[in-house]
Amino acid sequence: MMAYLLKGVSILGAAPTDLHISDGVISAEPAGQDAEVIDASGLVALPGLVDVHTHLREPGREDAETVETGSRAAALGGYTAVCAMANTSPVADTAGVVEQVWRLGREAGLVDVQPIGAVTVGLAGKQMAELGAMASSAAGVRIFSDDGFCVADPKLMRRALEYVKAFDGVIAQHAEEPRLTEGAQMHEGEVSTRLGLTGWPAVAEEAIIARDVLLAEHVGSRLHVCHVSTAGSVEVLRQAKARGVRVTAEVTPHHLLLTDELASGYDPVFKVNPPLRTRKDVEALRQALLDGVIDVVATDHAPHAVQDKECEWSYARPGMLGLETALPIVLSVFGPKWELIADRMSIAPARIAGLDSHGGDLTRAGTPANLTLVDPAARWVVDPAELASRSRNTPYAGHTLPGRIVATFLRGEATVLDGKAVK
Ligand SMILES: NC(=O)N[C@@H](CC(=O)O)C(=O)O
Ligand SMILES: [Zn+2]
Repeated sequence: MMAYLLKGVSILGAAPTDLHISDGVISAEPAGQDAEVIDASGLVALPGLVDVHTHLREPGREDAETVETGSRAAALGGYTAVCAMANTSPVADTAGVVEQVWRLGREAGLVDVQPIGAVTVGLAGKQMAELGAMASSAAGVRIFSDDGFCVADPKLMRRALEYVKAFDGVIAQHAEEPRLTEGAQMHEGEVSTRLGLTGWPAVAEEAIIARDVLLAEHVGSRLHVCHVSTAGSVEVLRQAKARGVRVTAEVTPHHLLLTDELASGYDPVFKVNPPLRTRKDVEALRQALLDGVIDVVATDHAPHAVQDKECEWSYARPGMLGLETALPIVLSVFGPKWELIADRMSIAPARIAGLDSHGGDLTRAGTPANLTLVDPAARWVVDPAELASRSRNTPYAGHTLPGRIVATFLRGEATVLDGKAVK
C-alpha cells in the first residue's frame, strides 16, 4: 500500500502543515523513505466529498453512464462516496439489484458506491418494495427513494417511514404532487407564462414536504427531502426543524446558481426536475444552506444520452450532470468557506447516509484517509467533451469555474492524481 506525504497542505483553510497518509489512514508519523511526496502548498484538503443523490444509470442505460464512468466522474469531482439512485432498469427494488450495483462499485474501486433502494416496486407507487431485504443485503441499504417519482400516496409514505424505523433507515422523498405538475415543462411563473410552457408550481413541492414532515413527526421516523428548490419549502423545513422533526434536506449546485430565465433559449440542457426557479428562491436556498436548514449539497447528477437531451425542449429528459462541477459551483457561490463546504458536502451527507468511514476529521491520526485536495486558485473552462461522465449534459459548458480537484484519496489510495483519474 502506498504512503503519501502531503507537504504544506492547508486542512480546511488552516495554516499549512504536513499530512501523512499510510495504511489507509491519516498518520501522526512520517511513513519514512517510501512515502510519495506531493507538494501541496496552496492546496486545501477536505474530507472526501459524499453525494447522497447520484444517478449512475447502470443497470439499463449504460449508454448514458455506468457505475464505472460515474465513479470516475465522482472521484475527479473530489468525491469518495456516492449514493446511487434506484431509478435504473431494472429498478433497484430488490436485494439482487442493489447488490449488483454495490458489487460494480467495488469493482470500479474509485469511490464507495452506496446503493439507494426503491420505496415501491418498480417505482410505481403502489406496493412497498422489500426494504428489509435490501437493508440486510450485502449492500446494506440505508436510504430508500422512488426519486424521479414522488411517493404520492400518503398511506404508503406513512408505512414506509414506519418500516425503516426498525433499522434506522431514511426515506428520501422526491417532493412533487403529481396532480399539480401534469404536463409541466418548467417552473410556473412569469417566464413560463411568457414562453407559453406549462408550469410546475412551487406549491407542488411545498405541499408534499409539508405533508411528509407531519408524517415523519407522527411516526417519529427519518425523512430526507431531495433537491429542495423553493423559498416556501425552506420555510416549511425551518418550522419542522424548530419543532424537532427528524428531517434532513438537500439542495443541488444548480438550484443554488441558475434560474428559470435560462429556459428562454429553449436549450434542454437547462430542463431539470425540480425545475430551475426564480432569483428569490435561489437566495432563500443559499441562506438555508448557510443556516443549516438545508443540511447538504447533493448533485442529482443526472446523465442523459445525446438523443434524450439534444432534442426539442418538450421531448427532452429532465436532468443535468453534476459530479465534476459541484465543488467549483459551491465555491463560486459561497467563496472559500471551507468549514461550511466540508460540513455540507462531506460530514453531513456521510452522517445521513450512514457512511461512517467518510467525512472524518483530517487532523486526527487514525481517521480513514478519504480526502480530496483542491487548488482554489486554479480556474478552468468546462468542456463537456473533457468530462469523465459518459454524458455531455452539463449546463456549464464554456463557463470558467474556480477550484480544481488535484488529488483524491480513497482509504489511502489515490484515485485522482495531478487532476487525472489513476484508472
Ligand atoms: N433530476 C432530474 O431531472 N432527473 C432525474 C430524476 C430526479 O432526480 O428527479 C433523472 O433520473 O434523470
Ligand atoms: Zn428527483
